[in-house]
Amino acid sequence: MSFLSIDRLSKSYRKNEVIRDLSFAVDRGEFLVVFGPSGAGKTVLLRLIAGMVRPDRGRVLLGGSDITDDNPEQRDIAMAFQNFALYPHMSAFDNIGSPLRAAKVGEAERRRRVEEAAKLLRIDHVLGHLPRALSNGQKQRTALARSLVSEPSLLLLDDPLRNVDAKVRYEMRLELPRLLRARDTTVVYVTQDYKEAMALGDRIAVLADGGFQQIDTPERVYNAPASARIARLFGDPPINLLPAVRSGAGLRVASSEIALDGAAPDRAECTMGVRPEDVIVSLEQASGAIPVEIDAVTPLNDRQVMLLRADDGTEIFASQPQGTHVVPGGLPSGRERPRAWARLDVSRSHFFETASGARV
Ligand SMILES: Nc1ncnc2c1ncn2[C@@H]1O[C@H](COP(=O)(O)OP(=O)(O)OP(=O)(O)O)[C@@H](O)[C@H]1O
Repeated sequence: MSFLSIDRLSKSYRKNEVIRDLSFAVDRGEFLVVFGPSGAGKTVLLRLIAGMVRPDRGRVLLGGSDITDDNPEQRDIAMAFQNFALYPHMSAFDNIGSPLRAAKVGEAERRRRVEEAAKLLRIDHVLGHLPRALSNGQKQRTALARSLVSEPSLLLLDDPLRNVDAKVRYEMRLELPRLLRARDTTVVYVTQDYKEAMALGDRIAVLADGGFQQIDTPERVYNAPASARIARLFGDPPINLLPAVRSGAGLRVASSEIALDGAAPDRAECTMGVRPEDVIVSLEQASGAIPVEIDAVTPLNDRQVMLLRADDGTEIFASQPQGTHVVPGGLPSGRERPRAWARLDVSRSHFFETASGARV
């Protein structure tokens, strides 16, 4: 049964309709990630759920009760903000423990919970420091720890790892879900980072244009994006979106003929989406491959990312795993660009309507 239900919620600021007729439900213990570009309304949505902002229309239900008209403090919800909001005169320890103090939790239990959260978030060595002596990443983790200790039934987290360095962020991505699952906490987690969304979410809700464009498992959002726009938000380098025209039994893409093995879109024109890892580059000519020049090569972890340019100017990104690098030492110096052939893996491609971008 759903624990948090949002029913036809709308919120405008002047003429700017930030959230439009939005409905969704989150199960108890579920980790829902709200992902979307900057300005999409992610923070406004969390504030609506927390009760810090009142909706123009619609309802918020928690555990079956309508809490739309409840004040924030009446709701069993904790929220960690992007901009930390710590008490400046209190140590990190007291900041983290403040909700427990307010709830009259005894000192020994308070210390236990604060230390547990601080250890998990790797700030146990700075518990005695005032906020001004903490780095931004430590402030952010202090605010996160404060939201964790009160063990609310619903936790709203607004991009809590934004200022955290890469190593700690990586560790948090692994450990946060484990911790929260152990407590059966229901989480709505906002991020602009698609990798974080994929690592943390049981489901990802993609917010854009006032509404959710897709709510699905990370695997489905990546492998079956509902639109070209969503496909482009997930992946680095981003998916190639190539205009395609039906030509006989195949497709014409970047002025070349590509054979279709069954996965044919039933329209004369569409946009073909091919992820860089599904572009196979070879220095040998191959039938059905697009002749290209290799314009740029850059390493990305153990992969090699290439920017290819077809004869008609179409740019295509390719990403090859280690061991299959086409130009192992990078590009030769000088203006000469190596000729190569790019084969698009049609069986793994996505097709979208040209005008609307909707998946076909
Ligand atoms: N109090 C307010 N008054 C007027 N406009 C507001 C207010 N709060 C938010 N907005 C507008 O609502 C829109 C969405 O803002 P919001 O902060 O929710 O975006 P976001 O998706 O969280 O972005 P980011 O990822 O950059 O934090 C923006 O256009 C913003 O200017």
